[in-house]
Amino acid sequence: MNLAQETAVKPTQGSPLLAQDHIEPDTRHGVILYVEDVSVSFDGFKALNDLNLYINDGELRCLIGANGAGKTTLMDVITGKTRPDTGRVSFGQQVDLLQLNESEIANAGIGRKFQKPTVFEQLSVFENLELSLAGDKGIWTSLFHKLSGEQKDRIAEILFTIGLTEQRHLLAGSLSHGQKQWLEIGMLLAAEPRLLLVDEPVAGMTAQETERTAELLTSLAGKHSVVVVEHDMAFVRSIARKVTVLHQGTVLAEGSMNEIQSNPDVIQVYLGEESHGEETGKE
Ligand SMILES: Nc1ncnc2c1ncn2[C@@H]1O[C@H](COP(=O)(O)OP(=O)(O)OP(=O)(O)O)[C@@H](O)[C@H]1O
Repeated sequence: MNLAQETAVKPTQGSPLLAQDHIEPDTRHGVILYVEDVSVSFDGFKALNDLNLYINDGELRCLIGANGAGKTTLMDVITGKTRPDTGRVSFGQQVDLLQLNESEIANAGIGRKFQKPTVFEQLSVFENLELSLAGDKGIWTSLFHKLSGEQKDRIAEILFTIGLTEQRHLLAGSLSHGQKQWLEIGMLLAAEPRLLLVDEPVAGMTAQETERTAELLTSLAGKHSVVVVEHDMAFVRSIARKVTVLHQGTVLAEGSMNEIQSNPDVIQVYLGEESHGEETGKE
């Protein structure tokens, strides 16, 4: 049975949802994202197969699964890049994400961080955040209009959160890989997303950067809901309260890291491949 109500709100045609619309997802049942009975086929191959996933408001969830399990396809469905053949995807109880396009979904409060950092290398850390605050207004408007005190405070707050206050005047291009990843997370935070989807945040990071990223993501939970797709099992163990294991496009298991690691199905199809190591062997 679907947990979400059947009264999903669909935007009326001709009145697209804009950034300033500030959709407030209805999370009275404690759930911010409902993915129900979702299937996606590519040329007859089911990348997602009747998948059900519920993300609680404010939780930090890790999503793991072997290559091809469907993790990226699931993120693509949530963010509107891929339309499912069947199923329901809802932001809170009422916002039907399948009725929105990618930018409307972003504006509704769902931010996505891809694996590779995409910061503006020729601009300073501060300017990158300034641009993100401006949203759709464009680069020239945002760089030449005077920031309000409130906006400056917001940037200072984000710089503190991502640990780049001292680097705020450095060119983004001169940052380390880890610092660029944090800056991009900060750029997403500027839009004040309720739900953040983060794809392999620690790939290519040093041990110290990985540790700092764990602190950053755990500090974001509560105010934001965070879904992290990650192959690094040591990292997952360090941040996860609840882990969802995908296999062949469906949820194989869900629970604490300890529960997942002792689940025979998981051991067989995923962790078992290298149950003696920390890494999953992602190429
Ligand atoms: N556009 C597409 N056309 C055809 N097949 C696709 C397409 N996108 C994904 N697939 C297939 O769907 C399955 C799920 O892919 P997906 O990228 O979602 O897995 P994943 O769990 O993200 O894997 P990885 O960890 O390697 O990124 C794979 O078998 C993949 O080859």
